Amino acid sequence: MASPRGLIVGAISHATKELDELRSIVPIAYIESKTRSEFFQDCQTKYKDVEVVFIGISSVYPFDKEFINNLPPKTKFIAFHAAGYDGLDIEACNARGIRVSNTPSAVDAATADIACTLILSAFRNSSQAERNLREGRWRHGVSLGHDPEGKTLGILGLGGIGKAVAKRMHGFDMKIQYHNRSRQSPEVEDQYHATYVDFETLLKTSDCIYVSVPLSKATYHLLDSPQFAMMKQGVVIVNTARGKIIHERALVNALETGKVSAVGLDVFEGEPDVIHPGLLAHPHCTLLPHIGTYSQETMYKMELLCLQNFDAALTKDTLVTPIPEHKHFFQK
Ligand SMILES: O=CC(=O)O
Repeated sequence: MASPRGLIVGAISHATKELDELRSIVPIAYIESKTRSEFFQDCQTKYKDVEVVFIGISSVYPFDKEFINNLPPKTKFIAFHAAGYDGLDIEACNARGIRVSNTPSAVDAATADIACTLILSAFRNSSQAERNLREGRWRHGVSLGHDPEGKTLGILGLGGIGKAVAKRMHGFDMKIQYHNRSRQSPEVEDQYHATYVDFETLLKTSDCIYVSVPLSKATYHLLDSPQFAMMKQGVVIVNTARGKIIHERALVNALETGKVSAVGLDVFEGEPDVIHPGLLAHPHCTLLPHIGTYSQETMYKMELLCLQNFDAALTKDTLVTPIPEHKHFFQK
């Protein structure tokens, strides 16, 4: 094979036909390096002509400054296989002039489905009830749940996923309110039956708070003890975004005092290795191992979008879905 111009760090296992098509036009290599240090060496030798790198789940993790600085010298683009790119050092990319794409809209429906699963499970105690049944105790000791119908769902972050959750939970007769840094247009608010409120009002008046903001310096520990103190007694907390947006110890305290009555979490501060024992022990926690996008169809959609970015980068020197910080590079 000619010297590769594209490199897959991770695996493409769903959009394989599309990858083969692209590989028939442009030489693209799969990472073969066994260790991170071997990868760094390979970047200067067999991958030295690589311009575009696909990054998915890989053992050469973390994608920090050291990783970015060791990418092949000609690297101009990264196609990142996730919507949230807090795991990639964007400052280091900026310093090297590398432009990045992510997979925003592809994840919306699947992540919203998991969010709604968690909202319903948290309200109705279905996780506790299932554990009971498996342990041979039928309904004995399972607390009565609550109906979501008529309750207020406060969505923190009405982006693609937040909107998909609003649409679904409106169908369950929940009242939808939201807070965003910038307010959505009246048309969007009408379409999603969503009322805009300020952050404090959302905390004080929601029966369920659903977290759907990206992790950044501004959103790290956005929900901590002072915010829990403002919430309604018995509030339900659901998070499918990133664990570090919620101060987990403060959440466990709030659960233990009854301020928070139930939680539904797909993400954790110390994932995948450390799940707070207070969450594991509490009967009213529905806990999932970060499966928001973990479906056949959505994995395919995400890989396809990565390959579309890959193609655009290699053949047109542009990206289809650049991250918000890099959009201005591609606006004519
Ligand atoms: O967490 C999943 C993603 O960011 O795509």
